[in-house]
Amino acid sequence: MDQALRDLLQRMPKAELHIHIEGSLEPELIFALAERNQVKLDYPSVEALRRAYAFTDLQSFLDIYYAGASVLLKEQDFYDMTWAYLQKARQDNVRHAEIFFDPQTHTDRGVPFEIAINGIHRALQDARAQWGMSGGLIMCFLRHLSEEDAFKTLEQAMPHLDKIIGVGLDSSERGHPPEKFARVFARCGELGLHRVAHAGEEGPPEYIRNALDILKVERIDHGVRCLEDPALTERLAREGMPLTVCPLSNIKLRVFDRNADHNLRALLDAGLAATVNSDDPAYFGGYMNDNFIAMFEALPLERRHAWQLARNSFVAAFLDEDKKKAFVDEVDACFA
Ligand code: HPA
Ligand SMILES: [Zn+2]
Repeated sequence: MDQALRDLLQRMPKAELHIHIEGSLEPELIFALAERNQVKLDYPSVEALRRAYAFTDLQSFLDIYYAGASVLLKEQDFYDMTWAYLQKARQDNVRHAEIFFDPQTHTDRGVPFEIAINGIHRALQDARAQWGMSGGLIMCFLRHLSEEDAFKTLEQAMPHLDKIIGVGLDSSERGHPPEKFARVFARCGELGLHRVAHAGEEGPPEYIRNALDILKVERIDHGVRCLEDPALTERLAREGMPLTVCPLSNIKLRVFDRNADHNLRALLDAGLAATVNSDDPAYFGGYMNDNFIAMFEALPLERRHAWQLARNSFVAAFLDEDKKKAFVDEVDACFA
């Protein structure tokens, strides 16, 4: 890739729409928080922990990811984690970030819902006040738990709905299809929350279809397996349904073997509204621009694709039309 394209990838304005904030917890911060909170870790050092990041599939990652989150106890811990992510995002010229968090990962350990949400929300407010970075919080339900548990989580969220723009569905995909959460997503729709779901990362195209038809989602998180089903691909393209693709995640979790095998270019060629995102950057080897650069180095992607991806990220964001247009104009100006 030439230097001009690399510079453009770095400096183009972009939105991040698929980042699990607990997945931004770097090993150094895990150790610092463990010490601050007197939490015992199963790993003797930062290096030993990093060495354990050799994943074979989604579940092998989730086991370590939930263990890493065990050091988060106080509101300040959630603030520090989020602030560290926002600083990285700012360096990558992320102008708007829609951040997932997993309340059940914390409430199930006895950490109150409000401790987690207030710490994360305060960091987002500070980024807005200090840098003009915009953002929002998307509360994810853990799909390996029951729909009843999801309803309990929604109940806890009720006093905080002003801090949440939407709900999502994450954790172990296979065996936990979207329809398991039909009723809780319907309720979230009545509450005026945006709806997204992980689908078609490890799960089959049918999960993507059911996320659309049953959960009424407005974006598909990952969705890369859609290409196995031409009729579904055609539908996603026709509806302009955004896919929040996470390239380095897909490589680390063995959805594709190598960067050069990723289907990002094929998704764009199929007319899909793909975006690039980091998923769990502390675990998968990179933040936003690392993901862009890895794909542009490995695949036949050009300047026009960078423009398309930056544009798609704002079009797919949960922003009002005026704000979207202002960001899209900024993207166009960057490529003029
Ligand atoms: O990539 C992911 N997939 C499903 N659940 C997750 N929770 C954090 N990251 C992920
Ligand atoms: Zn994800």
